[in-house]
Amino acid sequence: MLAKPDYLNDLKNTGDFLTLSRNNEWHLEPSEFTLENGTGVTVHDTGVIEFQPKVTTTKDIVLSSAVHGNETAPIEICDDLIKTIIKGELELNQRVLFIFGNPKSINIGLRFVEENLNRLFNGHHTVEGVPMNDERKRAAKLEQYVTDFFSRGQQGSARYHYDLHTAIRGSKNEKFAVYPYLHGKPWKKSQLQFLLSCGVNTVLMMKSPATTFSYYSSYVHGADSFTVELGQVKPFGENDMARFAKTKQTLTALISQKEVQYPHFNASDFELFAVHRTINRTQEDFSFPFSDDAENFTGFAKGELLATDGDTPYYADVEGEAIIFPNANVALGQRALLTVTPMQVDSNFV
Ligand SMILES: O=C(O)CCC(=O)N[C@@H](CCC(=O)O)C(=O)O
Ligand SMILES: [Zn+2]
Repeated sequence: MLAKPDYLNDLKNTGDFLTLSRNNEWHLEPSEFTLENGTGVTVHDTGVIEFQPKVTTTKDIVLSSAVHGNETAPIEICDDLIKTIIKGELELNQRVLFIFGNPKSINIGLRFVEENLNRLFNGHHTVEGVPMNDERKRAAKLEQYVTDFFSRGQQGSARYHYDLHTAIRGSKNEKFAVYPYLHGKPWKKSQLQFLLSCGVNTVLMMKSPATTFSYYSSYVHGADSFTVELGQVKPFGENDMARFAKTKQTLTALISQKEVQYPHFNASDFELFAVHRTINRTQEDFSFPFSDDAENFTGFAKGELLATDGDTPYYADVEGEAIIFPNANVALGQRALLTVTPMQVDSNFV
């Protein structure tokens, strides 16, 4: 039995786990309690709270936000869901682990404190000769919380992880998801249907391993896992939450219903893209020829300049090569740009 920390009554009354996490940036004493409807609640750490319904469950669901602290809309969605669950207004039928990835970076309103958390998963937090910092320690702990959560699920339960973000730039396709590299396994139409129900009709298929949270859950735990970009970064209070209504409704149904029916798969509902290449920044002197308001999914003509890394120019090598996540300010060695090309549904979808 865990001790009863001072924060417990307040958390039970308000459901405000976000504020509690923000007030305890890197550590929070664990605790547990049970809601009147029988759902067990476990606070594992700051930003990490688990809900275990009394009924038999079939899904183990991780919903993460604030892996980047300034991406506020997903934080607001998860904050609301947590509050409604703790206040007994939403009854769960599935196990859920909510994660606010980096509470300190929420407080400073920045993507990260010292180092981009989403470049530290899948073991990249611990590298010989590289000093640990708070974000590296956090990535290691988050991996452990996810491991423990999935390992305590019912035998045969389906595993899901939706890592919710917003993009720095505007996007021609406002909402889109990144499907982590599956090492040859087929992409799932049922997951695309889930995403569509969230209002996400655009999906990028990665073709190599990554250091991201979603790749980690997919690769290590076999979860259906995605990075989901829900729009453009805005400060708290400036998000038009109506734009996220479908996402919130779909997540609510996922965690509260025994089974959710999505409409039949129709390829023409989607815009799918294959990652064409990744361009890393290797030199201090790295630049793009386009402005900061060039949107994600802007296509370039074959032969047009995409980026310059020191003395190395990168030109579009296929017609319509489109830019995703251009960021010239990333740390040396990190991804400064992804490019994509359209793809069709084929036999590698089940
Ligand atoms: O808009 C941007 O430049 C970045 C938005 C963001 O945080 N995207 C994720 C994508 C992760 C993935 O590739 O699955 C990231 O860069 O970490
Ligand atoms: Zn992000």
